[in-house]
Amino acid sequence: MIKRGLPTRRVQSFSEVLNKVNEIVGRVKREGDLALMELTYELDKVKLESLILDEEVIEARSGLLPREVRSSIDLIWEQLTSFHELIKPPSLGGGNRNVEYGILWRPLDRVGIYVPGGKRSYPSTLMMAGIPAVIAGVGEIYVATPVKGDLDPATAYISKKLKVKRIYPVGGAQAIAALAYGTETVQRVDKIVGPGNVYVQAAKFIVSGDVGIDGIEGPTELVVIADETADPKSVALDLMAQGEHGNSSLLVLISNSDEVLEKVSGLLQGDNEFYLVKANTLDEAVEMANGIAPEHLSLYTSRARELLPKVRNAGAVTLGKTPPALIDYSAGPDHILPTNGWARFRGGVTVYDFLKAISYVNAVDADKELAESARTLAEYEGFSIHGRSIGVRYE
Ligand SMILES: NC(=O)c1ccc[n+]([C@@H]2O[C@H](COP(=O)([O-])OP(=O)(O)OC[C@H]3O[C@@H](n4cnc5c(N)ncnc54)[C@H](O)[C@@H]3O)[C@@H](O)[C@H]2O)c1
Ligand SMILES: N[C@H](CO)Cc1c[nH]c[nH+]1
Ligand SMILES: [Zn+2]
Repeated sequence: MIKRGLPTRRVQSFSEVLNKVNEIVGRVKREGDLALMELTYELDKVKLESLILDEEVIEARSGLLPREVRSSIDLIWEQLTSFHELIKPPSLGGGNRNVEYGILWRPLDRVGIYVPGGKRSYPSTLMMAGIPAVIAGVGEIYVATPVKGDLDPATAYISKKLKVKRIYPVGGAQAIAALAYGTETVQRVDKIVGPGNVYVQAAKFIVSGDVGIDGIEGPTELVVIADETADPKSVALDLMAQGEHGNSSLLVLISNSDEVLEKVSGLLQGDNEFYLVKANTLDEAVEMANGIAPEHLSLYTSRARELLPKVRNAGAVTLGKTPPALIDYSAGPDHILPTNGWARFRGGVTVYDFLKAISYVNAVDADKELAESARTLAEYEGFSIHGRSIGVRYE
């Protein structure tokens, strides 16, 4: 369905389902494995025999992966690794006023990766979360994913490459609750990473007081800014591609060319909502996109490089005719990207999501003036013992 003008809201937001998801999370917290079994039956119509996938089954499923898909995964593995290795931060140390200080980047001990699997299978997502986790040096990786029938062979193959500890064949909010609080069978983790539908993201939001989360990565979003140099067929394909994720995808085309808008409008098919918007200039188009803060932004214009510095809010940007779907699979940067406006304050998943910065200080020989300034400010705040604890050492 074509709509004219800017969208005023997301097609579906996690905040609309918080009440329902709260109940699911509470049930898993109270009843553990039993709730997981029952909810998987109620919501997914799957009768689980076990909450852990057997290693022999994973091995056997992995063996079924066609050779060319395995080779593609191996090639993509190297490309994603090269990106996350490039941006992995070094531990840094320095000093001032005889204070030695620095930062140690430490990997998380245990991470849970949610791999969506409601409508489609997402082995690519397992790589997008797992590779930066491995590069960061995460101790243990656990995976939760809804499994209808048998495990996807590509998911099995990638899990083996990542040395995943366990795969739990559970999806939805119940999987997130289990990873957050643990059950008799499911290991509680330090952080949950991964995209999913609004139920999955609502659950991540609810448990985020008790476990780390990577943000909100819900239904896919794409804004394309196209000028008269853009190929209407490619633009239509880019929009329909992200529509493949489901009817909740947010799909917007902004153009300064009436001709591009009309041609793309004539090519769009399927039952997604497509928003078509006229901008007077490309700069105005970028401002509109900044207001939306989309997950994916495509600058399909001959001025892409010039416009890039004006982009303030977007999860990932593709330049010129680069297809956004290349980020989804093999370009290098992650496809786990913020949605629902969260691109205003965070970017996509990177190796940083699996690291924490621990700062350290060695001030045994600190400059007296510096110590004195701390003592003065502590006393000003009324924290006299803080002041004395400093003063007694540097007199
Ligand atoms: N932003 C990103 O980085 C990114 C990346 C990949 C995919 N995605 C998005 O992930 C989503 C995947 O969604 P999906 O549904 O295919 O798989 P999913 O695994 O996210 O969700 C499936 C689970 O949802 C639960 N569920 C379904 N209907 C429910 C209901 N009415 N009440 C309670 N629970 C319910 C079920 O338990 C099911 O197991 C898509 O919207 C896609 O756009 C986003
Ligand atoms: N477009 C999704 C991120 O929004 C990622 C994805 C995975 N597979 C296909 N696409
Ligand atoms: Zn996609």
